Amino acid sequence: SAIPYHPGPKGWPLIGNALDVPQVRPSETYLEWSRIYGPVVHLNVFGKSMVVLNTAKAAHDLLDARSAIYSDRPRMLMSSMLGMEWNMAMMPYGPTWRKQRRVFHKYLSEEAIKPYQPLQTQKARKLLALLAKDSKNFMEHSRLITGATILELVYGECAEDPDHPYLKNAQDAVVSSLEAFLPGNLMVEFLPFLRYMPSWFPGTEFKKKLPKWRSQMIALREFASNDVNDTEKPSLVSRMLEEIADLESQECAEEEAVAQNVSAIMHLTGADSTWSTIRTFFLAMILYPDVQRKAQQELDRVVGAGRLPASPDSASLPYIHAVLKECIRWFPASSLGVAHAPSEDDVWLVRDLSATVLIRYSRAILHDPSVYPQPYVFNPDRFLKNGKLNRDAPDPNSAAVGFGRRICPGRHFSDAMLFITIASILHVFSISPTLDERGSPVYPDVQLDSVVAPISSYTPYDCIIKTRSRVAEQLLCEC
Ligand code: HEM
Repeated sequence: SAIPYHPGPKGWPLIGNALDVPQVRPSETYLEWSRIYGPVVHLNVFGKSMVVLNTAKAAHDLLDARSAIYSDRPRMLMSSMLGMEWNMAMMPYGPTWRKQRRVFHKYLSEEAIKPYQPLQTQKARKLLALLAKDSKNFMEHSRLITGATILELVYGECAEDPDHPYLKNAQDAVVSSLEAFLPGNLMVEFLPFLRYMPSWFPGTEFKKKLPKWRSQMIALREFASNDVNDTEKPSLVSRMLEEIADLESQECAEEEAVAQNVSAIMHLTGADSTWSTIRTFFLAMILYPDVQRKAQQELDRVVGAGRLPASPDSASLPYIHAVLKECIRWFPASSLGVAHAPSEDDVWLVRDLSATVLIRYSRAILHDPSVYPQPYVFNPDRFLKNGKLNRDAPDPNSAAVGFGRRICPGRHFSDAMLFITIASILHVFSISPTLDERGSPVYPDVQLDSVVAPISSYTPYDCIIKTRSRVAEQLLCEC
């Protein structure tokens, strides 16, 4: 191209930056590049252009302000190889995507999720009961609860057991799709001929995993189709089906397929993304006891000792909201997100962005010291002013859940779930580090940059979870 690209690491002839694209701990490398090359870093992998957007301004200028151009997704071979063309999150921008997106909006908009709050509260209380019985497995319990909530909402299916086949399959499918769709992860996306090479050939490791990945994705949709026929249970699927029941047969069949696809995507995307933020919450409470104390003081003042928090308390608990915002900012669940692509050639800041894969790197955006001073410190006060949520403070949600027309459509649901879960746990329990044999606290050694997948993952750690008081113990009878 006669128009230059944005700056980036110098590559090699033919392969470009293929050897530079990080396979392990991508966050570390992307952060280093953002320091050297600035807000927009260009990479060339076997002749294909990728840019990494490292500031809120760059992401906003392209993905929000020019969303008419940058709302497409890069075409990924994995979509067809896994039979996942029905997956809205990876779908090209166009009428099929728009149809699914409308259904998402109808059932998960800020207004639409209000009737689901009793279910979310009930599940948050179920989590309290599980923590009271067996606090050691707090990670597993919180994963079960986030999965069970979305499962019950979408299919009306009640899961009590972490080995419930619907839950297990969705969890496995999330892990697989993160590996399959992580931007820059699989060489076959840059060198399509690799799919025809024998499995000993370098770069074909994905082939061994394909059969397992494919069967997980098929099962995900089959569960949905089984339930699509079962309109007895109150659920989003049954509501969707009721609403199309009067359509002519062809249109009805089309809408039924949309309901099947949308419900499977809700099931796939809705659980572990939310769970990831709950894990961050536990970590922050272990490391920042003052924050925990302040949050509990607010709960004692507003909710009082005699009952558990409920959704209507939300407006009176600004500190709890600030804790949630800080969890989202401090350790973003989806560091690299889902790549965007331009649907037409474009030049931005006199640099060519035609046919370029765009990755918005939320970790750099949310740890930008010019926007969030002392970014590695967990400090909910950065979102407050005079004891209220500061509407002028930069909202981490904008970077954490995406930009423009592809912004996460499940964000209102997960925000409400996270709010009631965090408030309920803090109201009843105190969370502290475990103690070694000499009685000294053992702080988890969790590196904030050990992000290996779009959903942040980190090594398991322990903590002590105890009821705060006798009164709090009695509240558990309500769970
Ligand atoms: C804390 C929880 C969550 C986080 C951090 C999160 C994050 C994200 C991010 C970063 C994207 C990519 C946005 C972009 O391309 O710019 C996304 C897309 C998406 N999310 Fe979420 N999400 C969460 C919860 C949920 C829930 C609860 C659901 C569904 C019930 C959901 C469904 C989706 C779907 C379907 C897309 C694709 C949208 C499209 O391509 O048009 N997410 N999410």
